[in-house]
Amino acid sequence: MHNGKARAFTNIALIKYWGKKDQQLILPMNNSLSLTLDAFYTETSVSFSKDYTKDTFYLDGQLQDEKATQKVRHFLDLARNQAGIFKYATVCSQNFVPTAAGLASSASGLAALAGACNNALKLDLSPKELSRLARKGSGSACRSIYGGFVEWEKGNSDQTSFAVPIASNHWEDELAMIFILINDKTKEVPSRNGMQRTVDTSSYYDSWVKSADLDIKKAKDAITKNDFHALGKVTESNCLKMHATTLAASPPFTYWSPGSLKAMNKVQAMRQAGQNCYFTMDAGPNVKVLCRKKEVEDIYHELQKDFPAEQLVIAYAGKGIESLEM
Ligand SMILES: O=C(O)C[C@@](O)(CF)CCOP(=O)(O)OP(=O)(O)O
Repeated sequence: MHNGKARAFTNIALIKYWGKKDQQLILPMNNSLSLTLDAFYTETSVSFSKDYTKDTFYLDGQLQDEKATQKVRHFLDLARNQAGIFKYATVCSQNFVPTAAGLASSASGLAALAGACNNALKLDLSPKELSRLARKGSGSACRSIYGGFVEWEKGNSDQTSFAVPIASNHWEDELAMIFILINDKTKEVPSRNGMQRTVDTSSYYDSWVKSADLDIKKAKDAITKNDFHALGKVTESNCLKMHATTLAASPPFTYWSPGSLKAMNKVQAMRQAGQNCYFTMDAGPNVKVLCRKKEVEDIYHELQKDFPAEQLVIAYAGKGIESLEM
């Protein structure tokens, strides 16, 4: 029996990963840049044993069906190949999110699984190699290996595509992110499907890739200068451009719901009224508000005029992956 356990925190992209150059290896079209947070994380344990007759996956104590186990099984195959073993495994993941609002991102889940397999199979991977392995489970997971600001270098092969921490002199500790949980969306297009449809059909896609490469430079420059407004501006602009690509896909789709628009308009109105806040969104209706830690209370209270407290979650910069005792 090989056992291992790890904890990994979710990360929110400020410059988005949105489209693969290689679907099998999960190589992205452009670099992305994220902030690892402290409020949401996944703890995953894995046991490989010759006595198991198939891979099983429990999420928050619930046995998952075939479909929900797909990404996990694919990842276990990668780990088994890397270790040269052929034993089935039992995976138990626990998502720690302040609310069950479907916030559990695949990023923290697959990163924690990568860490657990690294420990269980004694792969002894460096952070860079662990990031590469996590990437093949889910692209954004490769960024959760590190805390703080992280850049996923797109590279051009399995060997050259991995995340690296961005030197920031701990400026991330002065920032905060308030999640506005919007649950009025019916079935969403999963990020994997959404980005593939966009790559394949969106007439805006090529200009997205070009502008994302420029945005990465702007974001890294803002981090170097600790320039909050420059970081906020490029974050909000990059998010809007990413979501614009989905409207030009065929068939078109959007992750925005009425609640999302209400939240985005609120943040822009707050900024016009002099509050320092910017938003970003991912493959879902939730809106994330980037602000400074010293102003988070004021911004939280202003948001409370339009959104109930149970829909608001404050997060701060988080740490990289941690190994845990079984
Ligand atoms: O996180 C970001 O950069 C932006 C997104 O969250 C969406 F807005 C993409 C996440 O994609 P992911 O779930 O990693 O896809 P996979 O590689 O197909 O598993």
